[in-house]
Amino acid sequence: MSFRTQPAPVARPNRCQLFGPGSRPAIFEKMAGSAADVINIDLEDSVAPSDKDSARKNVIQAIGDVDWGKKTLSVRINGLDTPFWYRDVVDLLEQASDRLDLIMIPKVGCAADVYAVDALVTAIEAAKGRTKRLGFEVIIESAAGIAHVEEIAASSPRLQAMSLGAADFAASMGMATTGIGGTQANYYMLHEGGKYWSDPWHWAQANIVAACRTHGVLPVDGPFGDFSDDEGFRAQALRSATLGMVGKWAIHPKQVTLANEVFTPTEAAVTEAREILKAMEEAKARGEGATTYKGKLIDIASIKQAEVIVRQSEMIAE
Ligand SMILES: CC(=O)SCCNC(=O)CCNC(=O)[C@H](O)C(C)(C)COP(=O)(O)OP(=O)(O)OC[C@H]1O[C@@H](n2cnc3c(N)ncnc32)[C@H](O)[C@@H]1OP(=O)(O)O
Ligand SMILES: O=CC(=O)O
Ligand SMILES: [Mg+2]
Repeated sequence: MSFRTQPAPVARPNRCQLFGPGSRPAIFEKMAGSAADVINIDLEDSVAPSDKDSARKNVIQAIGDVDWGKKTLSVRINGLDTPFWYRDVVDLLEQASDRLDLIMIPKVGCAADVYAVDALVTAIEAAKGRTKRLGFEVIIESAAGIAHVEEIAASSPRLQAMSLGAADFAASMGMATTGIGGTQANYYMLHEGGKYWSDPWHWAQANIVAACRTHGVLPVDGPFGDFSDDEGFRAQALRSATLGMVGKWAIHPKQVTLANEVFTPTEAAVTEAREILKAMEEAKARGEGATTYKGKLIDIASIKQAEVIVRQSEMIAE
């Protein structure tokens, strides 16, 4: 480990973030009643420009009126390249109840984007005497965002989570697809006449995970557009979990169960992790740093791997 130790991210479950348009207040209670850990009410791309003002009002009212239980409650504001974002921030901070936990900043391209929002939020919190400090989450969904991902991850102590937004990311990168996440038909390798599909999102995800883990931010996989394709969602989510992401967005309620399943460690995985920890305790008592478990090498690094799984399961059980 470097002399600079890796900071821990905020300790809260983030297996599924359920999105819904702020212009559709009829679904707010349904979102609150879902099994998602995080609720994201959207003021950005799922809300038409003509509905921005009314959606903002709906959201401000719902933050105080709806019983959101123990969920993390987040509102996605509009991007900094629009005329809407400052009003989103000002009205949310001046008018919404302090039940609001986070705002999500979309299309972040550099650390200064987060700095600008932080400055505005900090001023309003002080002016209004808001004692609950608002947290941030950001979406990496542009070429600039992925190019500056590490400085963005380090940009503010308010930052709790960072998502990959596959739709805008693909558009910004000029990718030849209209799909939102998942397998892309033309992204394959040929070997002896057979096609082997590769994962075009992998490198961006891995960069996000590395930046997040360096700076104590939760890495999250964004939307999977085809909500009729459960197996496709599951496959994408399993890849994300394997890479170190902690959760995934749901853009339809049927995706919540799928995300929760993938990002909740199975009983078998938790049992195995505990057994590895026990085997390493026994090895330590014998003065050994390495031993075998089920015929495979385990050593001090295995303790850290096993602890990740045990910690995840304990956090979810709380
Ligand atoms: C690329 C990005 O930026 S993604 C993030 C932004 N996008 C979004 O927020 C979009 C979120 N999703 C939605 O708006 C909707 O789910 C849609 C438009 C995709 C589909 O909506 P519908 O056509 O109403 O879906 P459907 O008919 O299958 O809904 C089934 C039930 O779930 C409810 N429902 C639909 N979407 C949601 C949601 N996001 N949250 C909670 N409940 C929902 C419906 O009200 C309906 O309830 P009912 O059975 O009581 O009548
Ligand atoms: O905002 C999300 C995206 O995929 O774009
Ligand atoms: Mg987007």
